[in-house]
Parts: sequence; C-alpha cells; structure tokens
Amino acid sequence: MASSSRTSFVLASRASKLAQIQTNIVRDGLETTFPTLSFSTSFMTTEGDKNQSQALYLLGGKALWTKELEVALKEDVVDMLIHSLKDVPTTLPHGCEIGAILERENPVDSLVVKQGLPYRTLEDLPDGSVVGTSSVRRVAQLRRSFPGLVFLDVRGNLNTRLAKLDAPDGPYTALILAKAGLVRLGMGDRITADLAAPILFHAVSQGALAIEIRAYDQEARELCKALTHQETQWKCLAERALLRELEGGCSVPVGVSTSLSQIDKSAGKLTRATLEITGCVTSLDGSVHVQDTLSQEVESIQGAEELGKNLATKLMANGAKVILDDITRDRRKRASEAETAE
Ligand SMILES: NCc1[nH]cc(CCC(=O)O)c1CC(=O)O
Repeated sequence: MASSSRTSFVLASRASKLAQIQTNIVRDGLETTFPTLSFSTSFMTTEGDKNQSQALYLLGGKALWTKELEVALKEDVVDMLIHSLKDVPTTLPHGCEIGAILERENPVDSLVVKQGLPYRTLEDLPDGSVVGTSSVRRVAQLRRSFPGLVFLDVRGNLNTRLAKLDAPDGPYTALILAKAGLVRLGMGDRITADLAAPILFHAVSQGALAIEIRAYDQEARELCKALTHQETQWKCLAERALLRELEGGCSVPVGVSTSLSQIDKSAGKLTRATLEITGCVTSLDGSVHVQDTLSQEVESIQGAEELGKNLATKLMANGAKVILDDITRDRRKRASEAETAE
C-alpha cells in the first residue's frame, strides 16, 4: 500500500446485539489479518429497528436495515458496513458495493420451543399451536407440511423475540429463527430442531456476513479481499442473482438451497466448481409451490450469477410469476388500506 494509505477504519452496523457481535467478528478478522492497521466500531439504529409495529411483509423489503448506514458510508463517516447478507437488498445504491462475503454459518432455520414445554420438533406441536415468525417464506412453506399450526408475526431483535416466546402469558409455543443468528448470540442451546430442505428452504444468503464499502474505496476493497470466503461468495451471489431476477426482497416467499462440489483451486483461489442451486417460490397460503434445480460447472462469480438467473427464468416460466404477481397486488391493496385506516 502507498504511504498515504489510511491506517484506521471505522466499521459500522445496526445496534442490535447480533449486529454488534457480527461486527466484532469482522473486526477480529481484520485485526488478525492486518495487525498494523486499527479498526473501530460504530452502531446505529435503522428504520427496520424503529418500525416494529408494521408487518415486515407490508414494509415491502426495501432497504430497511441498511439505508441510514449507507448514508454514513457515503458521507465518509464510516468505512465498512457489516451486515447479515440476507438483509442486504439485491441491488445496492449507486456508490456502494459488497467488498467481502465471509464464510457462511449453517444456513438453515431452527425451531426454538418455549421454555418449560416438552416439544422438540414441529411434528410434536399439537394442532393449534402458535408458531412465531415474521418471514412469509417460512410461513408459506411450513403451511404445506403443517396445516394444523397457526403462524403469528413476531417482531423485534432476537433477544426481544425470545423474551416474547418465554413470557408465561405470551401466545407463542415456538419460534422459527435462523440458526446462524442464534449460534452467534450464544443461544444455540435453545434450538430443539433444525428445519432444512425439502421441508424448509432457507432464505437467500442466510447465515453469511457481508462487508459493504464505498465503490471507489480501493484500500477497503483490498482489506475485504482477504476476508472473502470464495465458496460462500459463489453460492450467495448465485442466490442473490436468483432473487434479483425474481424481483423480490427479503419479504417474498423465496427459498433456496445451494451446494458446491468438485471444487478446483489454483494457488488457493477457487477456479472451478459444480454449483447446484434449488430455488422455490410458494404462495402465501402454501397452496402453490414452484420448485426447480439447476446444476452446472462454473468458473467464475459471473458463471455462478448466470446460473442463479437462469433458475429464476425457469421458475418464472413454471408458475412463480403468477405467485409473485398475486403477492404484489395483495401488498399494494393492503398498504393502501393501511393508509386509509390511519
Ligand atoms: N432480519 C432478521 C435476520 N437477519 C439475519 C438473521 C440471522 C443471521 C443470518 O442469517 O446471517 C436474522 C434473524 C432471523 O432471521 O432469525
């Protein structure tokens, strides 16, 4: 690096406990890799943290968790934004880019049962049990296998949600949460079962952390390169290309499952692998489910993204378009009803 290079960088994220833990994970990684540089942290509240009353589904999956942070990034107040990649919109604002994608935790969803209850799996729950989740993806897919369960929105950060679950007079028998978040918070011991495909396909990029930087910040870009886990990057970018093509955000019922095999590396760099990606789109009531798989040898990020995009085209042709158009209509209708009600 040139002698004029910066020697200190500010990492920023939301102020939730999970976001802070994730930011500290990244800071530790940067400090270990670049011991001569210094890294500090800054935590902010975002729109998604403030608006706890409106259903996520109606908020429409816009840049709820990222916008305020991106303003600070662009104004040079901070240098690196640490996100759960799943919360990062598939199209970034002009002037921002994803600098790094770190090694993914297990991407599955997990079941957490209310303290003191004897159940372990979704099969164990009596009909009529209330399962808390604010994700339409989880509800739509699980309604298919568990028509007897009642799904109810639950908002707030992970600690708040768990407190709502355990409240003696609370409505919830169980919650469904991303395993990665629970594990990072040190609450993996609350998990009674993992829910994986084909029962529940996880969210695009679930379990992976990302660093967002200014697009022209060469120094930050170099640091980020060292932290990127290429296998995760190829998988997640394929998943994001799929979601982008489906024109969805985190609030559409899109699930995925992705694997890499026959991995070739040269000088430590990933050069070729077989990428298999399964994607699904499910109607909100669970009555229609479109699912497809593509598998292909890819040699670059662009190849991985192409495969994700091709899968989207296939899903759209096979019925996903009807489901997503219905959802868009329903959301517009409900949003305008909510406005008139105020
Ligand atoms: N906006 C919610 C959110 N964003 C990222 C995670 C979990 C961690 C991850 O997927 O990396 C969660 C919590 C959840 O879905 O249970």
